[in-house]
Amino acid sequence: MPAPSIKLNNGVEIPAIGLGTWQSKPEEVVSAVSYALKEAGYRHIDCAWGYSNEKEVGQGIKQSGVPRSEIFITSKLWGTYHSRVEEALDETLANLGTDYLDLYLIHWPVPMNPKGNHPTFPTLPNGLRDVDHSWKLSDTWKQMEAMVKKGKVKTIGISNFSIKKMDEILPTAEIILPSIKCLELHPYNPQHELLSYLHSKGIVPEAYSPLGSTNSPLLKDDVVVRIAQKHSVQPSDVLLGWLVAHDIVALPKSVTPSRIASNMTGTISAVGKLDKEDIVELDGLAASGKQKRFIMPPWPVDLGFDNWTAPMPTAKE
Ligand SMILES: NC(=O)C1=CN([C@@H]2O[C@H](COP(=O)(O)OP(=O)(O)OC[C@H]3O[C@@H](n4cnc5c(N)ncnc54)[C@H](OP(=O)(O)O)[C@@H]3O)[C@@H](O)[C@H]2O)C=CC1
Ligand SMILES: O=C[C@H](O)[C@@H](O)[C@@H](O)[C@H](O)C(=O)O
Repeated sequence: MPAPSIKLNNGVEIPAIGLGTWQSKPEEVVSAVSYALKEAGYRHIDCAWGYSNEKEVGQGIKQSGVPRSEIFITSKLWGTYHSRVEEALDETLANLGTDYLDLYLIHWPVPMNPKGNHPTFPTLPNGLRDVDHSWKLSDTWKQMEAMVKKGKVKTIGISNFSIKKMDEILPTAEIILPSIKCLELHPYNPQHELLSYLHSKGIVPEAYSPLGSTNSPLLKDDVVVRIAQKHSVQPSDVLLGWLVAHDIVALPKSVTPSRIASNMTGTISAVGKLDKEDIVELDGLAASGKQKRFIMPPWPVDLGFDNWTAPMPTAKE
C-alpha cells in the first residue's frame, strides 16, 4: 500500500513518508534508494547538496527503474550558495540526473561566505563559521521563486526557519508562498507554537529526524515502547505514525532494507491503530520534562528558536 499524500498550498501532492539520506554513506545510499523505490513502495526521496551523496542518490533512482514522473524528489540549497541559487540547483540536478525537482528548500536561514576558505563549511580565523551577514534572506527567496518560474522546480520551501526568520521572507514572498517547512519534529521536540503558526499560514510541516536521529533515545522511551507494545508495532512505527496522524510529512533515514521497509508498512499500520489517548500522551511528552533537540550545528547567529539549548557561540567579527 503506498503512503498517503498531503496536498500543498499550490496543489502539488507530497507523499507523507520520504526516505532521508543525510549521513547515508555514498556506497550505501545507492542500494538504499533503489530498494526503497523498487521494493518498499517509497515515492519520495529527501536529499541535499550538503550531504555529499547526491550523485549516488541519483544512481539509486536510476537503478530502481521507477519512472522519474512517479517520484517526489527534494533537495536543498546550501548556505554558501544563497547568492547563486541557479548555479547550486544546476549542480544538484546534474548530480541527481534529472531536469527538475519537486521541492527545493533553503537548507538553513544562514547565508555563508561564497568565497570563503571551504566550499561547504567556510570558517573565520577564530574558527567560527563564516556567515555572510550582508546577504538578505528575502533575496535568496527571490532567486528561489525564479527557479519555479523557469520550470526547474515545482515548489519551494524552507528548512530550519524559526518564526522570526520566516518573517524576514514572508512579506516579500507574494508570488509563491512557502509551501512546505522542514523542521526537527518528534515527541521530544514537538514545536507546538511553530506548528500553529505554519497551520495559520497554510504551510505544510515536514519532520526531519523523526526517529530522533542517530542512536535515538526516543526508540527506548518508556511511553513510546508501551504504546508500541499495546498495538503490537515497533517504537519507530509509533513515532512515524504519530507524525502522519497529524498530517505531517515524515522523513525517516535508513540504509537497512528491513528498516526501510518497516518504516513504510509499519507506519501505515500504526496510523490506523494509534488512538486519541496515545496521540495526546505523545503530544505531551516534551512538556513532561523530556524536551530535547538533537540537531544543533554551531551557527554563530541567533536563529530565533526558544528551545535551542546548545551554547550559542558568540560571533567575533
Ligand atoms: N533539513 C535539515 O536540516 C535536516 C534534514 N534531515 C532529513 O531528515 C532525515 C532523517 O533524519 P535523521 O537525522 O537522519 O534521523 P532519523 O530520525 O531518520 O534516524 C535515523 C537513524 O535511525 C536508524 N533507524 C532508521 N529506521 C529505524 C528503525 N525502524 N528502527 C531503529 N532504528 C532505525 C537509522 O539507522 P540505519 O540507517 O543504520 O538503519 C539511523 O541511525 C535525514 O536523513 C535528512 O534527509 C535531517 C536533519 C536535518
Ligand atoms: O540536513 C541535515 C543537517 O541540517 C546537516 O546538514 C547540518 O546539521 C550540517 O551537518 C551542519 O553541521 O550544519
